[in-house]
Amino acid sequence: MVSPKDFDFGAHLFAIGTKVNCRKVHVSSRRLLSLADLSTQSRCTYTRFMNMHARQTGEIQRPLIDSYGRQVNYLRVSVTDRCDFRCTYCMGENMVFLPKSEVLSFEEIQTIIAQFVARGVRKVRLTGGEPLVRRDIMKLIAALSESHLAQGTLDELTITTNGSQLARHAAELARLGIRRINVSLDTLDNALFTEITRRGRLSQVLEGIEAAQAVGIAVKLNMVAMKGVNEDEIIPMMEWAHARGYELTLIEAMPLGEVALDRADAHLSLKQVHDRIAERFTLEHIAKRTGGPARYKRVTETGGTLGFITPLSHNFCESCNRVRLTCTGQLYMCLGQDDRVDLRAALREGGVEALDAALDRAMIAKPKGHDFVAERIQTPSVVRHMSVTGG
Ligand SMILES: Nc1nc2c(ncn2[C@@H]2O[C@H](COP(=O)(O)OP(=O)(O)OP(=O)(O)O)[C@@H](O)[C@H]2O)c(=O)[nH]1
Ligand SMILES: C[S@@+](CC[C@H](N)C(=O)[O-])C[C@H]1O[C@@H](n2cnc3c(N)ncnc32)[C@H](O)[C@@H]1O
Ligand code: SF4
Ligand code: SF4
Repeated sequence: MVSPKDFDFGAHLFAIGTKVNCRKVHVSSRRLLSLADLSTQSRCTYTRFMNMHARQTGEIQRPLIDSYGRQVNYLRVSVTDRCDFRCTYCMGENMVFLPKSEVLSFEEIQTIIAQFVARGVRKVRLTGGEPLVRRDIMKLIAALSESHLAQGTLDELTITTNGSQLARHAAELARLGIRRINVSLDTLDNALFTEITRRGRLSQVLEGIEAAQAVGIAVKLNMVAMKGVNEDEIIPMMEWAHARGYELTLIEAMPLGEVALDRADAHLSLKQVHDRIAERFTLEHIAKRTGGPARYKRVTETGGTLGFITPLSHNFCESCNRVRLTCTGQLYMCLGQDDRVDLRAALREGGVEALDAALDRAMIAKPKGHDFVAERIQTPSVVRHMSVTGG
């Protein structure tokens, strides 16, 4: 298979040109180190040709490669915008949810995921809103497990959940092949938990986490680090998590939605948090990667793993491998940009072939990175919540 990383652009385009009868491509440089070296126009040409060539000849695999040479192999799917919590950094208190008729059916979600898998996606994460509040969600997970995990076409099927419904689903999730899950937990203090989630019950989430661990599912906790809110709980949370065998990942709050964290003064840099933890603990860099954006450290004293997701202070977009499907079938190519491709319309109007072509368009349109700025109050064309894109 052709690797776009050290791609001989001239020779390959010549080969493509012969096969698809298009010789009009002018290539000024024969040897490229990276597609990023090319102009936007040339990168788009490259992506189109790769895809056109593959469609016509079926000779090469058709991985989803964007115009910066990054391969998309991780799909995040928001299965609902609904949630039983209203976390302050994620939603407004009076969030209005979409009518159910707007939301993709299970069949549509399965068709779209199957197409992504056919194009090389190896990891699918179901998210939301709260994925476990969607009616009959276990039926969808069972179907995906059977079609992809059992067939070896996916390496990982997993969920990110607030944990409220986890206790009753944990055993079934384990039976369906879910090996690890991410659970959001920002505090171990009852009152603060209710303040942050506005309507969650901490005990229910803790029960869910324990139930998952009891059936052999590895748990990673996600903690959004918020200045003046839970920053003093970070070290206690780490010690608590590691003592119980859970990983902990700290997330820098992102300026999305109409929430308090849009204020620059609420932003807490994880670089500072890291340095504060390093005053008391030995943090050893480890090469562990999960396919997600976190970078990990081993904490010598606790023996546990601590992840850092730092979209604002450390830009990891260079190696971005993911796209996000909303529950209404919009494919966002970047968490921090508004560009999207309507996969639902493609599928409903033109079937799988149109869906496949829409994925090609999405690869061309995938932006280089986000434009989050900590100091800026977000004023996008649409105020988008994390629950819409699934985080
Ligand atoms: N800026 C940015 N943030 C991301 C991206 N992916 C995940 N995040 C942030 O990381 C948070 C945690 O994501 P998770 O749902 O736990 O998924 P993950 O980090 O990919 O999970 P792992 O598979 O365990 O690595 C998300 O809610 C986002 O806040 C991304 O592509 N860009
Ligand atoms: C949108 S939630 C959806 C899944 C599930 N309801 C949950 O809370 O885990 C996914 C992740 O996004 C994170 N998140 C939501 N809003 C965020 C924000 N403004 N900045 C950073 N992370 C955010 C949450 O903490 C959670 O870990
Ligand atoms: S972060 Fe998750 S649990 Fe909290 S409101 Fe958003 S979707 Fe719901
Ligand atoms: S911000 Fe956008 S480009 Fe950067 S890692 Fe996230 S999804 Fe990818």
